[in-house]
Amino acid sequence: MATIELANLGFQLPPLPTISPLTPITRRSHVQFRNGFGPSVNRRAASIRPPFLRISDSYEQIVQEVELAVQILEGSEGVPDPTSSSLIEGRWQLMFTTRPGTASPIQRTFVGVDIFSVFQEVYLQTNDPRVSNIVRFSDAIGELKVEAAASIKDGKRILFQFDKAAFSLKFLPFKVPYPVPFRLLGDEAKGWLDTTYLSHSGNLRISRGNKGTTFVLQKNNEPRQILLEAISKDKGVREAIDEFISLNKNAAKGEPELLEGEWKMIWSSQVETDSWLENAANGLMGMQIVKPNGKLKFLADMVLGVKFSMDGTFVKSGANTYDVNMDDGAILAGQFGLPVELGSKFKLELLYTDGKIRITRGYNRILFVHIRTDGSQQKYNGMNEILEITKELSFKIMEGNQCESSTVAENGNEAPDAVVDVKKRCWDQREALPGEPHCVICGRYGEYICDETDDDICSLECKQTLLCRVARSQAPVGLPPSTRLPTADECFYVRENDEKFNSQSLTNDQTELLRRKLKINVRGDLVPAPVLSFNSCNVPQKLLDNIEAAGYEMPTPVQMQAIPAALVGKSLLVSADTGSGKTASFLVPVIASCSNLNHEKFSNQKKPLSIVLTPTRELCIQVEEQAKLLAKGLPFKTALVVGGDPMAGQLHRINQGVGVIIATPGRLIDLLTKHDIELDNVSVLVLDEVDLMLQRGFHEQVIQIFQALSQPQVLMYSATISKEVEKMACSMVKGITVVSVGKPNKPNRAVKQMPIWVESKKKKQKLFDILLSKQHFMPPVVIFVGSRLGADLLSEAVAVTTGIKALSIHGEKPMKERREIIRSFLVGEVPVLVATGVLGRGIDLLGVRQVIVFDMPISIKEYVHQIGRASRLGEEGTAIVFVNEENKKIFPELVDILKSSGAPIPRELNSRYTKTTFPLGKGQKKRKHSS
Ligand SMILES: Nc1ncnc2c1ncn2[C@@H]1O[C@H](COP(=O)(O)OP(=O)(O)OP(=O)(O)O)[C@@H](O)[C@H]1O
Repeated sequence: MATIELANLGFQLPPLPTISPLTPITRRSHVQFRNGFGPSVNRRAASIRPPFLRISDSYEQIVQEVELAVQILEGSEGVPDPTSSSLIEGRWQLMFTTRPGTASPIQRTFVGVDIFSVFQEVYLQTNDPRVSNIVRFSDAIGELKVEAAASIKDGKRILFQFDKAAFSLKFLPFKVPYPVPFRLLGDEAKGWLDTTYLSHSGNLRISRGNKGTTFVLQKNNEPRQILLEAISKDKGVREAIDEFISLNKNAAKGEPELLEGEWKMIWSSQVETDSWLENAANGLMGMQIVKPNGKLKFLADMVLGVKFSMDGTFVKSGANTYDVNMDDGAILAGQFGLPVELGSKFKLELLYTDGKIRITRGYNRILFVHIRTDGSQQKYNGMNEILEITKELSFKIMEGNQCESSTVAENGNEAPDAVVDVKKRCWDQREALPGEPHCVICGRYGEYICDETDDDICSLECKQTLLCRVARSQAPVGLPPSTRLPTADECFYVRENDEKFNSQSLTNDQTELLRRKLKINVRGDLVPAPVLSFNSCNVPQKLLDNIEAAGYEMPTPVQMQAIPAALVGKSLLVSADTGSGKTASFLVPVIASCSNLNHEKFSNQKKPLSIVLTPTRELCIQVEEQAKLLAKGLPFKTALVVGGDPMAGQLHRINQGVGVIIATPGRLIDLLTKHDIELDNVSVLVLDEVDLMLQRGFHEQVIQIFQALSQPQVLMYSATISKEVEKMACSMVKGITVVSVGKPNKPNRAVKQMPIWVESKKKKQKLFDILLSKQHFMPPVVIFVGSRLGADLLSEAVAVTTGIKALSIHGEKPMKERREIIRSFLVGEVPVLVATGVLGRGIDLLGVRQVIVFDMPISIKEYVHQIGRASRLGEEGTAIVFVNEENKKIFPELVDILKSSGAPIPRELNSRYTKTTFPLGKGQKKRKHSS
């Protein structure tokens, strides 16, 4: 049984007699969050608490993260004089505490013990100001309260002296004094506590005590927390739901919508019935997956490896009601499915929803609480976590910068704090009504006028952004500012005149932590820190506007690191998952560079300034489209140089003067050898899909182009970069910086791989079965095959046998036809596209969530790229993969990849793979992947 000492916040009392808790205590991991929830709810709640308070990380990581967050919060603008604010009053719950050197009593005693919660009550605005520390054992037992008389020293310090302690035990009608000789303790009973941050919402407080301890405290009044706590205790849930809904009603805008994603049920008002299947069919267990186009899936684990699934549809029938019809049930075991005759029709009432929690009234008027488990949020599916981390950090840092920079900006005339009643954050402002002024930055109600610009703005936050933009637009376009922009809003990265990197806002530790969090690995000298917003990059304002217009709210991890590194002129070798935004991560620096060069020195010369090489025409077309979008309104053009289009037109465009040439190597060499094109101004060369570009077939052409340039900056990208490719890249370009995001050469985690063992002659029938299955066919679908003829034949067979419209695409078809095929596929006219490798790499097929690998490619790298078409920006997708004896050359790598992704491995593949790894005969090399 554990020994409990009386503990206090910021003040350590000598050891007191021990008490024995009535409930046995199991000491768990050394995690210091005390929030009164059980472990399972803690896990659930982790997804809704600030990311730096996640509890799944290791203890050291958590401590580091919290310390970083504490540092950031302390540097940001909290309530000015916390001790005089009414926001400090009330009962605070201790979430985290540290003490340098010896662990504090709280750490020693209460860490990891679920049944205790530690609180601090602060009541300063009374005749008898007091600060009390409370240890609550449980609702059933009661609490121990140690009280101190308090006085305020200044805006943040509280002086206190403990004077009484007592137990309030639930089973006794009176308080039991706890005998502490406070008088005799003298100075030991005194202490002080500084509040170094108090949030404007009055919900979060950081205090530091006289013994060097840091405390993170939270007011336990957040309705979401109250609801989760009620669910964890299964007590008062209905009341908590009612309160939660009524509190959120006022804040809700418009009609709630059933949001796409995976929703896990954490509470329902009805206990399950005896029938397992009935429970699952009525959504009383497991997950609900809300898909696009009104599709709904219930999924529940039955026993190990066996699942129950039920598919159906939902149709909106009222402001917040849906008609749900679940009619397609099956029991799934691996690749096998056993249909189940079940049906369930009901009205679903959506009582509350946001991106993380949902309350509904469903079948039989049962109340449900679901939480989102896929971490996806409409647009940024799968990237949610990263975005939350970075948003949170960037906002906190921004808040810190804001104080500092605004004061500088205004030359000490008027500190921002002097402006009373101005909303601080943009999202505190309401939407503008018709006819009302709009904020020029965010479009919300433009309640204030910015004195410096006379523009309408909604808040201090937007004012800051506005001033930053104005400062930038007044600087010569694209030229690096000679000093740090005084009004930089989120400027972590500012380019100095001498082009040396200088990261102002992030310390080395913070940079390292951020990289670790975002799984960014960097090798190279003086590599700039990642940026957390596009605004932090010193690129032309027009480019920033275009990025915003493209809907890129925040950079993806690869963009965060590669863009600043490329902007300081580093040559890069970058690997990151398929669909992770690599294209923009090279286009942004390319466009910034063209814009600068065009402005600075080459405005009168009609010579290209940069070249982007990609292996296929389709990819070139796509990259050029994106380049055009991002370079809109900037003073240079792009040229597409690919086979299949007339060369004369391409030459004409180049001769008119272009900033970026986007080309396939073959056609560019053709053009260069036949015509006189001066490449001496080309300062950036991009090799997209670099591993392929440095392979036989392309390698010579690429080197030829590279040698025609005068020491350009080289940016090389792929989702698959092997050691050999890295070696080649390093020998080609000296001093290259290597950046990798996530695990190199592995498939995107968001793609669920479903390998199926199918003999070659049965593949077609299997494909038709899938396409005809309501459950498995998820159009639009790309089917990858190994040959051009195969693509044509299979697309015809699909159309004839299944009646589903299908087209084929491959390198033999004319360019015009290829463009038209992709268009009709992307607009949804044709749900099935059978493709060769031309669509395997780089192509951004938005909306495609399913890929079928009909013919396994000969290299595992191509496989990684092909299945990557099923997911963009981490949105979930599936890849059904046909595999058989013919693919034995890649069995080891395939098994390796399937294993590391947690995908099932077909029995036949497993047994054959194992067979090949038994001790080998003389002269044969041992396989690397023996199991
Ligand atoms: N910061 C961002 N915010 C939102 N969307 C983005 C952002 N960056 C890129 N995108 C979008 O994400 C999608 C995938 O990006 P992209 O095609 O560049 O991925 P990729 O890493 O090059 O993939 P692949 O390896 O398959 O070529 C595109 O639709 C792109 O427009």
